[in-house]
Amino acid sequence: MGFSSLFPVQVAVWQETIGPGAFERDLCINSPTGSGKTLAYALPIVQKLSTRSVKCLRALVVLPTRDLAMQVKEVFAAIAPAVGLSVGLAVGQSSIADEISELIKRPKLEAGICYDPEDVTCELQSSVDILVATPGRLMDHINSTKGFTLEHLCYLVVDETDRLLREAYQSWLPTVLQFTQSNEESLFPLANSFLSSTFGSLKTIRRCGVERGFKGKPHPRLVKMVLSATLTQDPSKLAQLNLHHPLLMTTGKRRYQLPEKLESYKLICESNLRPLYLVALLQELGEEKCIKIKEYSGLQHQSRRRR
Ligand SMILES: Nc1ncnc2c1ncn2[C@@H]1O[C@H](COP(=O)(O)OP(=O)(O)OP(=O)(O)O)[C@@H](O)[C@H]1O
Repeated sequence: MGFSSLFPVQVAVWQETIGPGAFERDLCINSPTGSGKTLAYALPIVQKLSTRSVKCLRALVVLPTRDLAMQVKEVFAAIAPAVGLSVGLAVGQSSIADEISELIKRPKLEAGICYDPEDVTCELQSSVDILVATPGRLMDHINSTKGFTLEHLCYLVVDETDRLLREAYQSWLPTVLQFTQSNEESLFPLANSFLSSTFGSLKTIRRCGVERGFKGKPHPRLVKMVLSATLTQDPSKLAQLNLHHPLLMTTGKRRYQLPEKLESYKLICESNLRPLYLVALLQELGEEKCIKIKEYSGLQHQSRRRR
């Protein structure tokens, strides 16, 4: 990527996630816009998954908009292939059929035999190790894509957490949490029906043979990283994420401090003239690689980026 050093949030998250005591707690990262949060979580995830031996969906990054998801995918795509990891995108940019063919590997069949999508005996595998998604398309895949499973997920990143928690987006969060919780039934249906008939509700079987290992511990858990430039500290909202001993990491002296190299423009205008002012501003900026526009309305805010 051509970066010569890491930004402070990237150093802080790396230290927390790599080495002794790594990922023992879920992380809540509150760091200003443009401070480099994407690479802060992408680096440790890619590092951790680099030793994986079987391809399956192990990291899921959820963002509220297609543009943001595409930018995050680019960051992963810049670093993941070097260690043999594949990154997928589920944002509704292409048709669901095209997306499915990108995300799910079709079985290799002998010449002359056709793949039957209705064949339940046919084992489907993920083509990607890391998926960057918006909630709507994620839900489409969870609900209807054959072979799409979250059962091997090790890392869940909720980027722009405030926005994602503010809007329900088809209840994506409870659904993801439900599908990533230890669900022995789906893995060992016969063993469990035998056990429940023998021992009633006693359930002590843990996952085995599934590569969701977490530091070699027998009871792997899903690690969560939640990020925002304005991370809510409202316990009732954060509770939805079901965080495990969350560690709050904040960078920047002030909550809304801008990074040194980021220039900030403020334009006050009539709301109906906003598009015109925006066009004028963009023209003035000419070749600038990226701008961010923040619209404030009461306590809510939105962040947009444009390349
Ligand atoms: N270590 C680094 N060295 C130089 N530039 C970097 C570094 N890390 C990230 N960047 C660049 O800084 C910019 C901001 O990074 P990024 O988009 O990850 O910030 P962010 O904190 O996620 O912002 P937002 O809150 O808007 O999502 C990007 O253009 C990225 O390429």
